[in-house]
Amino acid sequence: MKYKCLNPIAEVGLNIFTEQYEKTDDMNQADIVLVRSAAMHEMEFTDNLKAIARAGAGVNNIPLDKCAEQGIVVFNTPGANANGVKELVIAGLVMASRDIVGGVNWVQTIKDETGVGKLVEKGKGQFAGKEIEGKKLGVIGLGAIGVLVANAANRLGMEVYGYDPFISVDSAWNLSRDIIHVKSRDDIYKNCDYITVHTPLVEHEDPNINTKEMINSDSIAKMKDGVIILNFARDLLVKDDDIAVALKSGKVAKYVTDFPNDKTANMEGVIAIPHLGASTEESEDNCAMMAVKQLRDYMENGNIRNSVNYPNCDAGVCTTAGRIAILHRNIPNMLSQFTGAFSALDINISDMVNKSRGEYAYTVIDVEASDNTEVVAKLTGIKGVLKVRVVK
Ligand SMILES: NC(=O)C1=CN([C@@H]2O[C@H](COP(=O)(O)OP(=O)(O)OC[C@H]3O[C@@H](n4cnc5c(N)ncnc54)[C@H](O)[C@@H]3O)[C@@H](O)[C@H]2O)C=CC1
Ligand SMILES: O=C(O)C(=O)COP(=O)(O)O
Repeated sequence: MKYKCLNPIAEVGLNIFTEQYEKTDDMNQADIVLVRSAAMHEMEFTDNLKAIARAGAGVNNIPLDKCAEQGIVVFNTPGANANGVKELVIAGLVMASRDIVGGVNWVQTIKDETGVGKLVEKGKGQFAGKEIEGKKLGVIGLGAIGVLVANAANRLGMEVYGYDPFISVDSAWNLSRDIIHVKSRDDIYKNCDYITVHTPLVEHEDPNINTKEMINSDSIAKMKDGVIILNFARDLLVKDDDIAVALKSGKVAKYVTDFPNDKTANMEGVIAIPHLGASTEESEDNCAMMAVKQLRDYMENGNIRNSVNYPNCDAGVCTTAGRIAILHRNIPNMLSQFTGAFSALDINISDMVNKSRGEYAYTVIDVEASDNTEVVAKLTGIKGVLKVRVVK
C-alpha cells in the first residue's frame, strides 16, 4: 500500500506504518493521503485513492463531498492539536492586552545604543497595558479547543461566557461549571471584553449554523467599545473589510489572528501570527499518530474512526476468510441487493455491519470465501455503489 504526504507529517506517526506501507511522491499511485493545510479542492483523485487523513481538525481544505462521491473516506484527528492552540490563544489574550509585540520590536531599535537598561526604563511607559484577570471572555464554539480555552481562561481569573448550540456531550462534561452558558451570539457580543472564535468554517443559509464572516459590521456594532477579537479558527470567520473599519475607529482595539492574509497582514491593530496554533512538537506528533492509526485500521480492517464524510463503523478484526467493504449511497434496497449478490454465488455471510450518515452509507460483510473476485464485480455494478474494497 502506498501513502503520499501532501505536507510534512511527524516521523513518529509515519513510523507506525508497517513494511506493508511504502511512501510515494506520485499522487496517482497513492492508496492513502496524509495532509495538513494543503489545498486539495482543485485536485483530481484516481480510483486507487481510498482514504485521506487530515492530521489536524479543520477540513475546509478538502473537497468532502467529491471524496464521498468517489468512495474516498476522509478522516481528521479531533482534539489532537487542541492544547497547542489553547496555549497560543492564552498568549494571544495577553499579547493583545499588553503591548508585548510593540515593546519587543522597540528594544530591537535601541539595542545598539549605549545604556539600553536606562533607555528601557525611560521608554517602557508607552507599552503599558491591562491585565486579563477579572475581564469577560466570550468563547464561540465549545469543541476540543473552545472548552480548553474557556477552562484555562477561567482558571486565570477571567469571567467566561460560552456559546455553542451544537455542543457535544463530551464537551459539556469537560466544561468547567464556572463558565456562563449563553444561548445566543448576541449575549457574547454585548457582554464581553474579549471574544474568541473556535468554530469550523461553515457556509450555510441559516445564520445560526453559518459561521462564515460571522464577525462583521453588524455583529461588531453589538460589541463593547474597545473589544478585543481573537481568531485562531479560520480567516473567513471574520470579514476583513469590516474589521479594518472597526480597528480604525477604535471600536475594536485589537484583532489577533492566526490566519493573516493580504488585507489583515497590513492592518494596524492586528496581531498576525503565521498559523502557529498547531505547530508544536506535541500537537504535530499527536495528529500524525492518530491519523496513521486511523488509516491503518481502515486499510487493514475496514474500520472507520473519526471520518468527516462517512459514518463511523467498528467491525473489529476479521476472523473469517474474507471481508468486503462497500461504500454506497444511503438509499433503499441496497442491503438486499448486496446479500443477493453473495447468495447468487453461494457464498455464506458470517457477519455484516451497516452504518449510514446523511447521503452516504457503509457496509462491511464478512464471508467464508477467500476468493471474492466474482462477487466484487457484481457488487461494483449495483446502482448506488461508489466503491468496493476487498479488505481481506
Ligand atoms: N490555529 C490552528 O492551528 C488550528 C485551528 N483550528 C480551527 O479551529 C476549529 C475548531 O477546532 P476544534 O475545537 O478542534 O473542533 P471541534 O469540532 O472539536 O469544535 C468545534 C465546535 O464548534 C461548534 N460549532 C459549530 N458550528 C457552530 C456555530 N454556528 N456556532 C457556535 N458553535 C458552533 C461545534 O458544536 C463544536 O463544538 C477547527 O474547525 C479549525 O478551523 C483547529 C486546530 C488548529
Ligand atoms: O488542525 C487545524 O485545523 C489547523 O488549522 C492546523 O493546521 P496545520 O496542521 O498546522 O497546517
